[in-house]
Amino acid sequence: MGSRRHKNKQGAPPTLDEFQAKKDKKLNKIKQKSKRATPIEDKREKVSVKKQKKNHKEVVKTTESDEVAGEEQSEEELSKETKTLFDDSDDDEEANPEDLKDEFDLEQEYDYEEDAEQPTTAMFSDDDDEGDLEDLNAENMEAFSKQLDEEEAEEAEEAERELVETDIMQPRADVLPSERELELMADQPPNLTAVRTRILEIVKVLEDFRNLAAEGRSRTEYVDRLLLDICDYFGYSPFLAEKLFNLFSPAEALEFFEANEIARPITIRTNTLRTRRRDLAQALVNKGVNLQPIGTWTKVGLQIFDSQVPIGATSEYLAGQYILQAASSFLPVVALDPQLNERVLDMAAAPGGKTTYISALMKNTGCVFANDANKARTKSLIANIHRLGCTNTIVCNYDAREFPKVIGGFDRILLDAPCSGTGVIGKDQSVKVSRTEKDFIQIPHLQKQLLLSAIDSVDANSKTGGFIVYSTCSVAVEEDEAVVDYALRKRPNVRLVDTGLAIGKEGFTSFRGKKFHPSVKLTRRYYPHTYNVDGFYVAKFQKIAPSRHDDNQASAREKEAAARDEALEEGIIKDDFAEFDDQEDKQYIEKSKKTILQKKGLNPKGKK
Ligand SMILES: C[S@@+](CC[C@H](N)C(=O)[O-])C[C@H]1O[C@@H](n2cnc3c(N)ncnc32)[C@H](O)[C@@H]1O
Repeated sequence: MGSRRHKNKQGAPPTLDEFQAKKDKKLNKIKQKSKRATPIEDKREKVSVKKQKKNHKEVVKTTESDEVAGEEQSEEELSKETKTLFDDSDDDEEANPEDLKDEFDLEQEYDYEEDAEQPTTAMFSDDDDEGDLEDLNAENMEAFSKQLDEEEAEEAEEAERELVETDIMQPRADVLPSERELELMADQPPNLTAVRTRILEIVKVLEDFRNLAAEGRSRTEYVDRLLLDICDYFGYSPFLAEKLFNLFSPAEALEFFEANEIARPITIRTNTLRTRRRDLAQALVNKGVNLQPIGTWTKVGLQIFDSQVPIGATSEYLAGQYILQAASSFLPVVALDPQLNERVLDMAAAPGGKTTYISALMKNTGCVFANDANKARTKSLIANIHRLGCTNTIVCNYDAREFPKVIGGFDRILLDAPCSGTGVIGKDQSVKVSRTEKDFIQIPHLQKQLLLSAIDSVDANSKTGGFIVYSTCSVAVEEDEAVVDYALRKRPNVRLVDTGLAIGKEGFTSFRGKKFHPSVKLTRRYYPHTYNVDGFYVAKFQKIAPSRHDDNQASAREKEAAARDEALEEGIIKDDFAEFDDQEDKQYIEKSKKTILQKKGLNPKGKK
């Protein structure tokens, strides 16, 4: 657990010395390789290290993106990078170099001697590594690093090949418990250490079933045991364990379950209506806060490592200079990309993390409607809007399915939908057991209705926009791709467009036999084990023509009829649902009118 915690922290970019030491170590390893035959245990270790590396590749890519960038870039690119790392906006005035002379002065950390004489091309030969090291400089570093990585990969592959060959020749022990063992296990509380070992072993078998499975055992037997062990070890309900397991390969599923055991790092978003990130960072550092930029994909996010002051009660916090916000929460707003002077609707806005970001990106121009169906939650929404100084915002309290009847014609709409929360288990462990099959029917149903309503509320003729962003903090396909695919089928006047997000995995275009529209690939998935952010999903639509169902296009009756047809089609209501009999209704209406007048002491017959 400790090592994973460490992995979840973003490290500072390496100094040249650190970088070189790392490369020296790699080089020595390669040299030693030719001098000794690799014993089998050693190979096992290498193979598992290689596998771990492969599994964590994405984490390394993102959580250490600055490091990798630092390693792989030329000196010139590096200095550019360090200059832009804390750039809060494209049109920021030039920073005074003195302002940056703190621990965020990455230029200082990367500061190394120039050697303009060095050739820029790769200059390595297999037989003279020492000489190569001496000649290491910023220009050839990338090629050198690449060569070493290739050699290391080759070495690990060779070790794996040999290991597989050896395993094939040796009889394999069955990692699944025997019937006798199962009987014994049934009477005792689970031995978690043994369960964990078995989880790792089963995953290994499933990853290379042909070579590692015991004779006569089926894949299903291994999967079933693994799911039981996951429930015992991590505390999931069998239903949810299976649902989440099915999203990944067995090894990646394990990574996901493990990542859910820890909360994501604390992150804050700079409120650019009040300050700049570099000023905020400086102020917080002066108070004993240890922080770093979240990553190159955001110019406003800061990750907090530790702090001597409560982050939710500093004077900067009270002055609205930042908001505590999960990094994944920035993504839908970045995808929405609101423009100055637009009319934007945040359909499910409380407590306002995204609303206030939208407002900041619009520099308090135009108008942001911040709606939430839950009146109690609008209190925190209003409080955040005030604290962060958003003056272009109107708060409303409707069931968002009523839009666009309430108001339509928006340039952009964000639907950060209510969801099952399977992406935020690290934060809310109760999700592991509280979610049932019913949730994955009812919640997607609401999400579909909300999304259609969002589509119908956007102005297809908007000069600057016409976009809808749909997001959830769930990784369940029913709440993500399936909802998006439904909307594409029901509203042919929208299409999916690129989210514009620099990170994220492609949405599924098929899942367990279900095929989705090929463009669903444009949507983006986020997982705690790959990007060290909460599990999240983002899709961006563009409305290319008015909907048949837009309020200004169809009368209320037509709309109701269309909604009814849809509900019938989806099996939400039955065809034999009672029709209204207007004649019969008339009698009751008249009777009720009479009663009301009598109660008021008036004569019903005397009133026309
Ligand atoms: C995921 S949260 C929104 C978080 C918010 N966007 C933020 O960034 O702070 C989902 C919200 O949807 C609201 N909600 C649920 N059903 C709704 C509906 N039918 N119409 C509008 N809002 C709804 C909930 O009250 C909840 O505040």
